[in-house]
Amino acid sequence: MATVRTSVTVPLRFPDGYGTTAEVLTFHGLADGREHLLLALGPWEQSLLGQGSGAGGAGSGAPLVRLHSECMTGDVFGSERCDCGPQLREAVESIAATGGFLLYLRQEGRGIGLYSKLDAYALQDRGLDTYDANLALGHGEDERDYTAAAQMLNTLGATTVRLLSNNPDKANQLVALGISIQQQVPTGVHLSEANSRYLAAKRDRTGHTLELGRAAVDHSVHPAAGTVAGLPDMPARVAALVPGLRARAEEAERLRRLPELTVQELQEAGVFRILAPAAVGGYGLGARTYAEVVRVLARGCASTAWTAGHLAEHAWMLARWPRAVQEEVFAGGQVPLAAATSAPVGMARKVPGGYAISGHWSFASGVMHSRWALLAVQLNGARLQALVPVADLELLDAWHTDGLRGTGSNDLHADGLFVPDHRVVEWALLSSPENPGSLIHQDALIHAPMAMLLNLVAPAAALGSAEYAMELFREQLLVPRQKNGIETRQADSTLAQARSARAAGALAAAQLQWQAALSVLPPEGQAAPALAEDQHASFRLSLALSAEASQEAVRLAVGGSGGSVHRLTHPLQRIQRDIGVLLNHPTLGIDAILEQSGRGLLGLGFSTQSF
Ligand SMILES: Nc1nc2c(ncn2[C@@H]2O[C@H](COP(=O)(O)OP(=O)(O)OP(=O)(O)O)[C@@H](O)[C@H]2O)c(=O)[nH]1
Ligand SMILES: [Zn+2]
Repeated sequence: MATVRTSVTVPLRFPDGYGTTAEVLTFHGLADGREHLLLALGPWEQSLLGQGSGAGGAGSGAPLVRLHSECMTGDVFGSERCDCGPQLREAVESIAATGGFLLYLRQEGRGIGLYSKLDAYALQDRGLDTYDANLALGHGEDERDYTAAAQMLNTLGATTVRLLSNNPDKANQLVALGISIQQQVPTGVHLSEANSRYLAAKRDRTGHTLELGRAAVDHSVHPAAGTVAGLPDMPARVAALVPGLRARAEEAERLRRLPELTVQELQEAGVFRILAPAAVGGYGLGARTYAEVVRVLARGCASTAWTAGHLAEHAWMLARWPRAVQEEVFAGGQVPLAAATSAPVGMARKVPGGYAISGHWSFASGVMHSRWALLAVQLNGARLQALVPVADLELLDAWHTDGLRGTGSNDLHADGLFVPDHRVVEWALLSSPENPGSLIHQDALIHAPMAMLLNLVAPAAALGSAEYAMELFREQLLVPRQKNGIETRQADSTLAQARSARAAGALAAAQLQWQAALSVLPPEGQAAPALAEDQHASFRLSLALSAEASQEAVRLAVGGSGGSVHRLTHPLQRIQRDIGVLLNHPTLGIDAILEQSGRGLLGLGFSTQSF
């Protein structure tokens, strides 16, 4: 039972000149211990007598009551992101006119607090609505509890009220707390350009009684937002980068890393954001789009496709980590660039406050552009993943290869490097559908099996490379040449025609196997349950056969193109080298895939855990 603590008279004057006088009451014994206020306004004592009469009957009925939740930005600073300021102003005048109470409830941000509300605004700027933003922060959509409000009303003897609100939850909670609602009086609609999405979300998500015009229904989404309406067409975006990637492919080989301009263009096109959840500034796109993006990039430069594919995937992986790491790496709307390697697995030792890790890791693709490294380490037989700033590691110039040279997949070395506890996570937890990030994010893909995306990168890059090779081959065949004063084309030779038909057939086979593999994946935006064994077997098999057919198409193209394509400046020889490295990646290791896929399709079960 709450009791009145103080009651003071406060004259009110609003900036527009309207004024009235309030009895401001404070209380002892409020359930949540917060400093809630009750402003008794107008002929409030008289209104208490109207509790027995019907709303439309004699007198003005029961006290008009507004439960106003604190909103510092709206109430104090006049923020236009919400309708709180105008609602407060309107409520005071309406209540003062008929008598009743304004309860000023210290439930900033629907109960999540001021800082969290501002965090939620930041997420809304990236496309989430007001409710999803709360959820993404690990809060409820609306955490308000009106027990203290009911206590205050009871203390004043206002057990029947006319409730000034559009929010059905306020009415429901009050009724459950024993307050009768004689009438629910809607507040005015204070629509502005800045709050239209907010009001539409209140109407659509929590059943607020709001009559909004078309302007509010027509959600205009921030251009970079990852909501369905605002999803960028990523394959089209990266297709625009292809000519530039072709022009710089040789430079990438020479540098043995991606040219800065390429990294910048990938950043600007949002490529690293495609998989990351919307709440951390990603686009939350699915595996199919991701696979297509890698394929299209490879039509320009296989090293770029490979690097971008992995870096985008690692950003998604970081969104599976616990909140502390996410706050660190995604701070300020950045999408982190992180190289990841598990070959070979390093060692970890527990030390106070963290771990000491040692190891020598190879194949850290994209490390030349990364701020972070995700490293596999072992502790008492358990596999862990450690997140380490690249600057803390020794970077060894080891990527001297005949293909995919631009990926700069160099080695990393650490000797007893301290990694704080929060930057180490168990691999089993990270790869589980119930990974820590899955409790934070709504995106369907967050639950996806860890290896699903990884398995797509090499075959996607191989297919895009083969498509580029076929383009080059066709041009080569059709270009007119002068021979002994006669104009001829290679395409006019029947042998060249036959070869080009075989190459086209190989490419078509690669594309069909690719489509077969993708057809196993869930549609965009839907959860990806772990695949049944036979489905997984055919997924891996189709990807591997697609890549083999891509390589065959490239082989046929190179074989029919003459000696000039072996100049280091010619893209075809590079494609041949790149695809050779791709086909040797463990995700395309054909012998193991054939064995395991055979087992899976025969119902014998996989004989390796990691297939
Ligand atoms: N978390 C969060 N809180 C918000 C946001 N916008 C406004 N708020 C808070 O929401 C509360 C305002 O809600 P109310 O004015 O009570 O509105 P309501 O619940 O929609 O109900 P009625 O106005 O009574 O129809 C205040 O605490 C604001 O700080 C937002 O985007 N996120
Ligand atoms: Zn507000």
